Amino acid sequence: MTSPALAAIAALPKADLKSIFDTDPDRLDKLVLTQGPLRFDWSKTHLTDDVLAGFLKLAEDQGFAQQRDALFSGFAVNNTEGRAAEHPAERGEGNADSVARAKMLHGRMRALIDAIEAGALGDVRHILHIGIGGSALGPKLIVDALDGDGVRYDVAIVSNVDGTALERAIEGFDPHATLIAVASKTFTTTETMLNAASAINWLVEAGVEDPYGKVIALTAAPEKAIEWGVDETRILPFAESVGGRYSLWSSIGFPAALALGWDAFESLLEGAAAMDRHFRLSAPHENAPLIAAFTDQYYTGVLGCQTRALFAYDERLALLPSYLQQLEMESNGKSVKRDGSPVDGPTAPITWGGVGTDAQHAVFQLLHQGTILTPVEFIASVEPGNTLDPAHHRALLVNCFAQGAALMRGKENADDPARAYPGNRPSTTILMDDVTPEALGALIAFYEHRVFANAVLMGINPFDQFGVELGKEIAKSIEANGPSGFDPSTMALIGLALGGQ
Ligand SMILES: O=P(O)(O)OC[C@H]1O[C@H](O)[C@H](O)[C@@H](O)[C@@H]1O
Repeated sequence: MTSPALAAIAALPKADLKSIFDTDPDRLDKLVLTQGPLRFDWSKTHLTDDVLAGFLKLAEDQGFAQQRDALFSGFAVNNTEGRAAEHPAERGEGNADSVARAKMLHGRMRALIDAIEAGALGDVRHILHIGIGGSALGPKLIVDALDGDGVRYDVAIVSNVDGTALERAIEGFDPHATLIAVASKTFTTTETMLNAASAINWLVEAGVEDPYGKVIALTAAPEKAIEWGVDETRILPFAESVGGRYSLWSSIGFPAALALGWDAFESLLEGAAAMDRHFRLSAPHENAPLIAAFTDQYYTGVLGCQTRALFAYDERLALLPSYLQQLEMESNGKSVKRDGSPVDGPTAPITWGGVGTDAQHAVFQLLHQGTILTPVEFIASVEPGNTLDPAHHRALLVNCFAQGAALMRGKENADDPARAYPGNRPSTTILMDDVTPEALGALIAFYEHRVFANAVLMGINPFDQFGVELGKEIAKSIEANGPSGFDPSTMALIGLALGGQ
């Protein structure tokens, strides 16, 4: 069952992308939007004037403008948990008190970074950041994307509870010159606390004099960090109203700010703030996150596409797909609306992807000739991230643009169906001027607001994630009570792999 507004859009004539520029020659003017360092091109999607009008009406019916105001004003938009979602305040946008608090906490983070640089924590050459989910994916993406030449430290970001991850990360690290950042909003997450304890043991075994003195805690629960043994002067708090998967702008971004330098971190925040202002102040018909959400709703809600794919045609953005998987799937993978009633149709599609050109030689077959329609997003940068022969970057971009054209255009082959391409397959292209801190900040903030815009259009709350709890509860119960009371399959697995525990 689909909402009446989506049903009306579904009843509109469907465009054929193969001839869409003939029937609608002004598409490029209508469907390309440049916002700061980012250029969005939706002209190769099925958005037509009528489809857009339908979605603009849906946005109005759903109270888009009011809900957007509520987000920026610090209202408790996360209704199931009764709290605000104040990631924009970290960038200086939103409720004045929250902005002031975020600035003060950033000041504290900067002071600690200056102290570390001045040698207050001894010789520091390696940063071991321990966190999981939102406390790992953001910093990991930023450090990987921007580390270029400027990095002064080796950074390892460990999330998996599998000891192999930690063991590999510290191989080659000198325990006497390693700073440990324990990143956890709640400071209770089992994986993180176990990894943090093992990291401390590693320092103890190496004879480091004051192991806890090498720990920085990044958390919204400072009292828990104190209990665990971190001195208050080395705790960098952030606000409870900043969601885990929206937290890279807060002290969770510490390893990025330390490794890349404060100026780079500040530029990241400024780029995101510019996107906040664009999202908050632009009219719906020229609002990048909202238009992107229209394409998402068209493909998932109207055409029933179950996945969406994004390919970064830039090695610096290799981790973007996994970052966006959490942002999109954990936010909008829901079955009930804000009021608890069941949703009218599909919610978030499965986000997946990889890097171009590698993915072309691995998964693009399905995109071109498979039976499952998958909207594709290409992300590329005009400037290269390397100093090699410009032929590399040229080939990268040529491939990216060729794929979008091929998906749209297709190719007939009356003699041999196996060699025919149906075409009419949609893609969006996001072209960045360069992968700078500012552009990356804007890009990530664009995705955050797109997730929010999608949630508004579907009437769901994107800021809770109760779906991740049940598995954790069961794991805790197995740890506490042993293997009893489960189904035969689970009991057999526990018996075989854990024995008598
Ligand atoms: O930062 P923490 O409290 O350790 O939480 C880490 C992560 O675990 C949770 O299970 C959630 O799914 C994530 O949204 C969160 O980012």
